[in-house]
Amino acid sequence: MKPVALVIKDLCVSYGKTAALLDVGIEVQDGQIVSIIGANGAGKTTLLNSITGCVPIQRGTITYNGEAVCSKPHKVVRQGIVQVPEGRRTFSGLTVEENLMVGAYLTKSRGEVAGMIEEMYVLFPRLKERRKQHAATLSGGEQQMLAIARGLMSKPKLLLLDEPSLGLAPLVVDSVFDTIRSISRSGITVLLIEQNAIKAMKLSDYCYVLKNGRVDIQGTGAALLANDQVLQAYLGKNRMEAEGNDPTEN
Ligand SMILES: Nc1ncnc2c1ncn2[C@@H]1O[C@H](COP(=O)(O)OP(=O)(O)OP(=O)(O)O)[C@@H](O)[C@H]1O
Repeated sequence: MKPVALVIKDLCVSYGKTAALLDVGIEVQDGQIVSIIGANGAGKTTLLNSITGCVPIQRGTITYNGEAVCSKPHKVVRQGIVQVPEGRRTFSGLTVEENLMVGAYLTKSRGEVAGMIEEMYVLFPRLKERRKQHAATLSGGEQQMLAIARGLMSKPKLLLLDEPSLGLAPLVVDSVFDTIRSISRSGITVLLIEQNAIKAMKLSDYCYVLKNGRVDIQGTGAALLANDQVLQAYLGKNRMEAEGNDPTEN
């Protein structure tokens, strides 16, 4: 078993009187893809934001490779943790290449930055084709790719992805998931928030289902996919439908 890299214990986060996370415990092993799934308002984004210091935590601990995670977002990046927020955020007035350069702000050497950009173009060939275009002129899927690529330019060891497939067409969603698989194979650990629970279960080594701010159920992606009760309770689907063999579609 690989070492546990990220350990979250007894995490509680509130917004005023609204409790968003209650005694949440999460572990992510080095090299894994771990997904956080759950209904709207379950606390998924709050969880990612609390790891990167974007929301203050009331109680609990977050450690990465045995060290407390800094509560300041810019310091968290230096610990090797990078968050790609929801919403395909890019600098719309900058070109694709300029967006990538901004992501490389931790790297001083021009030659190294150029080499990293070339690596991104191998992973995201469509970005190479559009490298001189302003981000505003990209499609939704291309903007999502650019947001992820910009995050990778900070050389993360742990990449936090918040709903990378949100609002994308099904074929584009598949290519985003393929990209996440490639990122994982390159040795980067991935913590993913995803509304598309079935795809997340198929992709992930391990999944946590949040419900009303608590971890309600957890298990390997394969175990959750094989559990009809889980599929019915959380997705309103049986196993056949979840596997894409929905008899009602014929
Ligand atoms: N800035 C905020 N101020 C007040 N309440 C908030 C704030 N952000 C989130 N909440 C509340 O905290 C709870 C958890 O929200 P969060 O955004 O983490 O859920 P989520 O699972 O990511 O939802 P979604 O899938 O809809 O993005 C919800 O009840 C939400 O209304």
